[in-house]
Amino acid sequence: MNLTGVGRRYGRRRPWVLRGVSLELPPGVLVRVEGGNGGGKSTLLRIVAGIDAPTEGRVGGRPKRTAYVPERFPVALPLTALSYLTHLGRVHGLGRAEAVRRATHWLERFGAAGHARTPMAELSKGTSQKVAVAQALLAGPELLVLDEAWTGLDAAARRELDLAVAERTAAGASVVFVDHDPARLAGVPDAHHRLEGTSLVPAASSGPAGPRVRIRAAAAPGGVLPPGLPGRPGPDGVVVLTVDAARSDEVLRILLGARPPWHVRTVEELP
Ligand SMILES: Nc1ncnc2c1ncn2[C@@H]1O[C@H](COP(=O)(O)OP(=O)(O)OP(=O)(O)O)[C@@H](O)[C@H]1O
Repeated sequence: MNLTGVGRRYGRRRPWVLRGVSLELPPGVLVRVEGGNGGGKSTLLRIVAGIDAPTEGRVGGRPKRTAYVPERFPVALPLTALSYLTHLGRVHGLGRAEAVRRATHWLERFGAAGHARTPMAELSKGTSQKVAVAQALLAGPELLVLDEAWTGLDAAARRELDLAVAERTAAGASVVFVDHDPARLAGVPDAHHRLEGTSLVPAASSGPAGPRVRIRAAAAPGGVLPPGLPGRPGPDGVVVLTVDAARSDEVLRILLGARPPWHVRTVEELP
């Protein structure tokens, strides 16, 4: 999807928050957006997610399955965590049994299965954030927009969200995120942008390039390379992937978790 010449102001006499913002979000790409406090990051993410419309400019090609984790998640809902997630799954077009299965799966992955039957209004801030993230991942979105989604999660859930992001991009989804921690997913994003004034400009990626890892893997018969991985198998079915070391565990899990799984032949840290 793409934004072209997007501007947003909250009222005709109010100042522009965004102006002339253009952004490309190709499939399988992870994009980080940075900016100062009140710089318009949430405004931009709401427009990308389709929760808000631009005052001027165009948004094109937004995929049908779009999911958004807002900075502040509404918790005062008269539903349990599981019934809320199941309801959302139904809204996304899933059958009831499948919606329950996926809701349970994501609650388990984020370590919140024990709260499946807790009313949303009684959830702790951290557990409510796990539900916020679960609702976004539930339907396998083709566009995932994360506004400070890691905030409030415990360390295990933060790792699980890192992995879920890698899985989504590997499945061909576009993922856009804002996070106050400059180390979040360090080395993983394909693009960094920074809001300066009302403009979106390319940002230098955080810090110098880190170590790289070369992974050689061979396809099982009938195996295809999961989408989003940076390589193409040769005629012998072997693929060589050079990735940031910070991303190598995720790439290995994606290769080993593919159906059929890939055979990892060598993993080598590059000088
Ligand atoms: N619904 C709204 N109505 C009026 N003004 C708004 C609205 N949402 C945001 N703003 C204003 O737009 C500007 C940008 O806000 P926004 O929340 O997008 O920035 P941000 O970079 O996400 O901020 P933070 O770092 O504090 O999360 C701010 O001046 C804010 O007050």
